[in-house]
Amino acid sequence: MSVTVRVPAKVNVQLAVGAARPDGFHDLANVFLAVGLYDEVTVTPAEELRITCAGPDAAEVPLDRTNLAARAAIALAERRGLDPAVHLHIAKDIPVAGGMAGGSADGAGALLACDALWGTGASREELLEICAELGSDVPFSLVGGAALGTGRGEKLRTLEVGGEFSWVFAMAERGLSTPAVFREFDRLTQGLDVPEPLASEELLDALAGGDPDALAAAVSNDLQPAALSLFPELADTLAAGSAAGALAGLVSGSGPTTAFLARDAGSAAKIADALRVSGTCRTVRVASGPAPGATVI
Ligand SMILES: C[C@](O)(CO)[C@H](O)COP(=O)(O)OP(=O)(O)OC[C@H]1O[C@@H](n2ccc(N)nc2=O)[C@H](O)[C@@H]1O
Ligand SMILES: Nc1ncnc2c1ncn2[C@@H]1O[C@H](COP(=O)(O)OP(=O)(O)OP(=O)(O)O)[C@@H](O)[C@H]1O
Repeated sequence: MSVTVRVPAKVNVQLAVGAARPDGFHDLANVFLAVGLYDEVTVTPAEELRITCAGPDAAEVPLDRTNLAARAAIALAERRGLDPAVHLHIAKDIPVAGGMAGGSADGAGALLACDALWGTGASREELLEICAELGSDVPFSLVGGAALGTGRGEKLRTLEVGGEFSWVFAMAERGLSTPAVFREFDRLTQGLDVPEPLASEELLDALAGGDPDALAAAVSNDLQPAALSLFPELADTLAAGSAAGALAGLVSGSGPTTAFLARDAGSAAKIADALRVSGTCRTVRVASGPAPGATVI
């Protein structure tokens, strides 16, 4: 017997970042939108905990207990006094270290899959609590749709979305480390007065109205200067997407994936073709959001 859970990637349509807190994390106003690029996590009883991974970026995924899927299984087993003896298989389609919450998706997926396999019957609240222990983005991977994350991004408020938004994602030649990007943000803002992060009302209205032009005018990412500082070539990808007719282009989360908002699916396909021939990125994917959160399939 085995259980498979499908989990979406995310794009941050707004990422407002406050000053570093005493614990090293940053308070955020993080507006997440789940998009239709998915990892699938399958959990099967086994002699002992082991992980396998398949997909284009599989070689970059750790297969030891640092993998967020393994950490999720261990966290739930510990709470129930169970032995986490399972085989976790990750069918990986979300780019690794791309700022699209791929590892977080696997953590949320493994947690939901183990809960179903073991019949632990954890409440939504308990699952969200374990997710928050695993990482700032993990609770959103569980819930999907669209949400405003505050605190370090783990406190979620579900948001209304009035339509489907078409996106093009350009994956870069190499990854960026999330802590390194936050450290660069600290360096770039040293000595400056960093305002308290607040969600933009225009952006929330644009999401609720399903209006791509209004959303394009309101998207923002405070980590973008830090990502560009560590990875200057991303400016060429942003320029190529903009020249191809994207309504807006921005770095996704901590990067280095760049995200382009298109007017509709037809326009997204054209922007994707232009980015593919631009020579400014490794691969290009098209996806729309909102997408549902972690789901047993
Ligand atoms: C950049 C985003 O992806 C935007 O959604 C997230 O803020 C990062 O979420 P994540 O990958 O789940 O991050 P975590 O595993 O919780 O933290 C990794 C590291 O990122 C930095 N970090 C993360 C979240 C946050 N609010 N402030 C931070 O400073 C910290 O250095 C932390 O050690
Ligand atoms: N299941 C996993 N899949 C991918 N990477 C993982 C996983 N578990 C742990 N990692 C580690 O986490 C690092 C970040 O990978 P991930 O794909 O989650 O980045 P990300 O998408 O940029 O994350 P975020 O958007 O949440 O900041 C990887 O380099 C890898 O070492």
